[in-house]
Amino acid sequence: MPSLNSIPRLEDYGVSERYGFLPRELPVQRLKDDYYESWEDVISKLPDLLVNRELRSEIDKLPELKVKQSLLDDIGQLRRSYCVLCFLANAYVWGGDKPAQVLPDNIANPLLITSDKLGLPPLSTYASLILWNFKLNDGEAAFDIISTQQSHEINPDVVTTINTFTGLIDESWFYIISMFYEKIGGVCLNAGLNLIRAARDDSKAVFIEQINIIAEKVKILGDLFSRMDEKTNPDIFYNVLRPFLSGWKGMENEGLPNGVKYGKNGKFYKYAGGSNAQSSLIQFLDVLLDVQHMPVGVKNQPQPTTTATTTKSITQKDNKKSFIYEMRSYMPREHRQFLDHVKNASTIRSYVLANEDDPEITRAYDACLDRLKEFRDKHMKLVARYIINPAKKQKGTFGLATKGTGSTDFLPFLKQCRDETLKAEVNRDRMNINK
Ligand code: HEM
Ligand SMILES: N[C@@H](CC(=O)c1ccccc1NC=O)C(=O)O
Repeated sequence: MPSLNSIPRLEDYGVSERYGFLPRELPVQRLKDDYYESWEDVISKLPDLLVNRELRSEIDKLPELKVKQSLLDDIGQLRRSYCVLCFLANAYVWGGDKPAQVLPDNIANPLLITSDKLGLPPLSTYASLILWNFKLNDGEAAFDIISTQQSHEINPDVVTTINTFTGLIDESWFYIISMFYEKIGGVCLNAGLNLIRAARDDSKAVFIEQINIIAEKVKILGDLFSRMDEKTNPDIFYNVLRPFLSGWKGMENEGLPNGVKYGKNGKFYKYAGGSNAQSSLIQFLDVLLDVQHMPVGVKNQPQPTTTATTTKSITQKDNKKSFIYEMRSYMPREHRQFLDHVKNASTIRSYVLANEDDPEITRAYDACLDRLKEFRDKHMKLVARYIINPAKKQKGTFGLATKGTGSTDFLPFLKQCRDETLKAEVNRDRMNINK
């Protein structure tokens, strides 16, 4: 275990500048051991089975397969089996007139084993839907160009998804756009570590150069939201796809009062559904720049304005109760550990505060936070377009209108996330804008 005060090395956590939090080796598209053929058969027919309402009976017929040691020992195969079982689990629960309260043993048991090994919860997550669910059409070279492009230049045709619930381009596109965030953001990982190093070495020029690189990428990420519209129709997203992305936490009024039972004689669990809040990239930026997220309704303490941190213990305790923090347990274990390490290693905010009389440093830091705040503003517009508007048309049905798939009451939550980003700015703080 590396010392948490050292600067983390990307390769220790399975992440890279080239791919960010996407895997360095491309995702496995089909389990190679024929023993698992029946799983792959069902998932290859998933959209049809769901439309014809045959999915549950098909899954009920599956044999109960063992999780072989060979599966646990091969990370690519292990991730693929997790992805397959997650698709089957969400499809089983949400693929009928009423949600199923019990997952059959033949998927519950292997899912519990594989998810545990990966440090992930046993249902569809950002990892199973986005990080480990893509294939490249033209090889890695075409894919690499993306890191150097502006958002309008990016050609998403270089990527396809491996699996979907619906078989619709609207769904693939939704996942592909997200995975581009991860690809573009990869550059931020290296720049972020350089930034930590620059703060420690007190090298102003490198600090400003690296924080500007991050700010520029965050701007590109903000602009990328507008491309969702090209192939993902808001009504299709809301009415056809989104129900499958839901989890089983906060679903008491949707027919899952106790969550979902894993196996005939298993236990009930409540887990939140898939959400981009589970993306390690955006949380990495928050941790790096020291944006503090509180539970909804809890007002942020003013950020410490000196390097002495008497308020830190209070805010850290509250931080850990926030939804954003909770979502870390929905990330692959290595990525969660990486964020912990970055949190311990980063002295970026202290460096900026120690240089509060240097406008070049404070402005560069605040400008980066401005980009992140604008990113969150643009995201909220997308939420209005893809959830609030279609929900208005459907009033009264399904009751999910104001709940995110992650089970948050999302409007106050997202507004608070955005406001907390601004609160980290040092010049605002000094001008008492936040108080
Ligand atoms: C149609 C597309 C999208 C919709 C409807 C949507 C909706 C939501 C909702 C409702 C939440 C609140 C948490 C929850 O309960 O799930 C959320 C959180 C979040 N979403 Fe999205 N989202 C979309 C696309 C994206 C994309 C492409 C990104 C790219 C990074 C993204 C990034 C985030 C982040 C980082 C959070 C956590 C809150 C924050 O850090 O500000 N979302 N999203
Ligand atoms: N939280 C969103 C869903 C969402 O953002 C999401 C869910 C699963 C996988 C990725 C997601 N974000 C994607 O772009 C919603 O409530 O509709």
